[in-house]
Amino acid sequence: MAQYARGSAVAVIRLRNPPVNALSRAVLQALEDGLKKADADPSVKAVMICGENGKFSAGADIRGFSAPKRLGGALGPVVSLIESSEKPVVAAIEGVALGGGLEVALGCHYRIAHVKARMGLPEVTLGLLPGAEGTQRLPRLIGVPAALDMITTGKHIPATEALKLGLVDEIVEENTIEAAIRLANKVIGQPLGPRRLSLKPVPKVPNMEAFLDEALAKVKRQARGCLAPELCFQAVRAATQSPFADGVRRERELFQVLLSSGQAQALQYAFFAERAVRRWATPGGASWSSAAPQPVRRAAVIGLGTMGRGIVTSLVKANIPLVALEQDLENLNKGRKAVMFLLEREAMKMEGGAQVLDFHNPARLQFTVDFDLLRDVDLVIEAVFENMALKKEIFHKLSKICKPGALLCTNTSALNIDEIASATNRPQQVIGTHFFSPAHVMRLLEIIYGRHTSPTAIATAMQLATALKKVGVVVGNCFGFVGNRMMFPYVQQAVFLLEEGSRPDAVDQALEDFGFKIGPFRMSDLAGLDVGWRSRKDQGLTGPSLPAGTPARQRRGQRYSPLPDLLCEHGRFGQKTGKGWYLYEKAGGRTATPDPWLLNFLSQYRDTHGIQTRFIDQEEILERCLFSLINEGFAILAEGIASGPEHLDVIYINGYGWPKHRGGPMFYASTVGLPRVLAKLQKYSEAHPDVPGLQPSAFLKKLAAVGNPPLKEWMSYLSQQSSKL
Ligand SMILES: CCCCCCCCCCCCC[C@H](O)CC(=O)SCCNC(=O)CCNC(=O)[C@H](O)C(C)(C)COP(=O)(O)OP(=O)(O)OC[C@H]1O[C@@H](n2cnc3c(N)ncnc32)[C@H](O)[C@@H]1OP(=O)(O)O
Repeated sequence: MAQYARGSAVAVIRLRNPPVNALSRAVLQALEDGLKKADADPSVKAVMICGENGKFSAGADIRGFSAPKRLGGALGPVVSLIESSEKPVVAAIEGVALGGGLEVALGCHYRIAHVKARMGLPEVTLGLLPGAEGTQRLPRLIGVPAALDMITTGKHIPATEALKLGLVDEIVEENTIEAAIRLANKVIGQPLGPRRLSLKPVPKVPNMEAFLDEALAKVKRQARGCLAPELCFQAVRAATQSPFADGVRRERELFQVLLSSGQAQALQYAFFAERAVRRWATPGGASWSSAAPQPVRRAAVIGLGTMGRGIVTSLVKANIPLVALEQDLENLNKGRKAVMFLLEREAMKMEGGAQVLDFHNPARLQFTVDFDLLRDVDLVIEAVFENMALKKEIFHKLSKICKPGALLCTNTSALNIDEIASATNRPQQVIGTHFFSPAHVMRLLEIIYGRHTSPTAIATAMQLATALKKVGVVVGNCFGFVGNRMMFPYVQQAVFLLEEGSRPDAVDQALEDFGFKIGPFRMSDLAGLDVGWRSRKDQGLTGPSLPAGTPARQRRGQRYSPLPDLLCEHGRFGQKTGKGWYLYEKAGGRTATPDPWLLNFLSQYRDTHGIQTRFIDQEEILERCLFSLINEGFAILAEGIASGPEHLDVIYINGYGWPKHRGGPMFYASTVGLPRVLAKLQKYSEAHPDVPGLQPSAFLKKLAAVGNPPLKEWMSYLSQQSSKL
């Protein structure tokens, strides 16, 4: 709703729709009614629009876009109505003015913002464009370059920047509403023509066409298959080429194209999925609604390798004082130097820099080799390398040294949390926190509860994720948890495809064309092939513990490809050695080129094992890699390792480079249609009966059999049939 009130000469219209004053049909109707009332009342000389509870508005109600009766074109005409008012209208922007919220403010004749307010047109991040005339008004107000930047990236800008750009007329540190009413009183009677943005010309840029061509090339480069940025660009370009009314018509056409695109649906699903996973629950009944987190006043990180360095940097950026511990002085000094380098770089990106982060202050960041300094910390994150014996030794030590309430976190990508917890006297306080590399950049934090982990421990880890500005996703304990467990069959298929006749660059290209930031072989070269090799040796799949006489391409009765092991035996660990699945310009180089040696090696390998080389098309590459990953996702859901498909999708978007405009693997499966995914898996599984990852999961079969229900209903079928799985 919007509340109308009349003070002296200034009528106040307050947008009201908690929690963010989203513009629903009801809000828009009330806004329109308020404007008409103010217009009709001769004692009203000016109007002020603000939002309830210190927030102007987060824009159109996103849920309305999928409702049968959409928000439609209702917002644009209301913005025009504001602008055409004969009485001055002032927007008082507090909190946020985003999307349609900012478009309402652009219709106003004056804008005044609180210094802490943020503004933006983030529609592009939802697969849309500003559809209430924002693409036409913003360039007229702040110029084409700044408007294009805001509209095609969707970034939120602080009030101080908005003032510099001319987006707002004034910023205030105190009461924005009072300041806006003062301004409204002051401008009564002044001519409104110059304040109506639709009447202004778009400011000229020298050589506009060349500028736009360059901007378009940049937008295309960054969009990676996502439609909205380019259509946002086209709408702004229309503002430079046509009168306002024609530009608005073009904006509406383009908005309609995006609204009905699958990408907008996927991106809006991703928006709500990210929020849904905050409401975590475990099969044991613990949940976000009843568990309270413990405060974390001081933390510790053990191990200053690649992961530890990123985690320390993340904690410092979150303003959490901490102790960073290494096993000896040599590693400590190496780690300290690397952390300082990262922190200096991060500080340069921030306003206030090193002073704000204060990382030279030992009270905030202390480096040590002395375990005793961990006595008082509230939370420890162990980030040593993936070795169960080592981790257990550390956790045993921690349970003796740390204070009773301290939370003990292990940064592991696959190891059993219960086994690690068994080395302590407080398994209820042990939890997995799987960071992704580089840990100070990647948004995902997979939070793994063990059999004994307490609800408080989960709530505290989730709170930590928020403090670190990460997306925490709570999952159960199994080998590889959710992310890596789904990744195993995907990578396995990629390698099998090489055995059968494909090439690393063909597989990578297919998956990068699908939208992945990086294909599996380039990724494996980047991460280092030796990491997986060590793990496979630990699992007895290769190396000296492999029983003599084991068939080369079979393990435990299943198909196995020794190709990655053979590459490691040839010293090909990826980028770090200058060769892996690709050839690099030097050890540590980053430019991958197909390697004739490898192609020859693959051909000899196929001859040795009597494999007939065949051409494998893009469709087969995509289906075998993606559907096997999705199939594992269904198995994970059936086992209760994750409480919904949204969890898997949020993990894949934020940790594994899954293209967000495809909504995550499970959402993607729902768009392909579960019967089709099932049929393809059945086909491939018949062709490769020794690959369990291709055998359709019982849950997928069930969902296909009951008629392919929408994703939000999937979990309800699980409770009805879990006993039969
Ligand atoms: C028939 C068709 C004809 C076509 C004709 C063409 C003309 C069509 C004209 C259409 C008009 C278009 C108008 C406009 O251009 C489009 C838009 O405005 S799209 C929306 C743009 N806004 C955003 O993207 C902002 C999204 N929100 C946020 O970024 C954040 O929520 C926040 C505002 C920064 C606040 O962040 P937090 O404090 O962290 O809080 P949460 O994120 O947890 O949010 C709290 C709660 O609110 C829900 N929510 C937030 N924003 C919206 C929203 N815009 N609509 C609905 N709900 C919203 C959020 O989901 C949380 O709830 P929960 O999910 O936890 O229940």
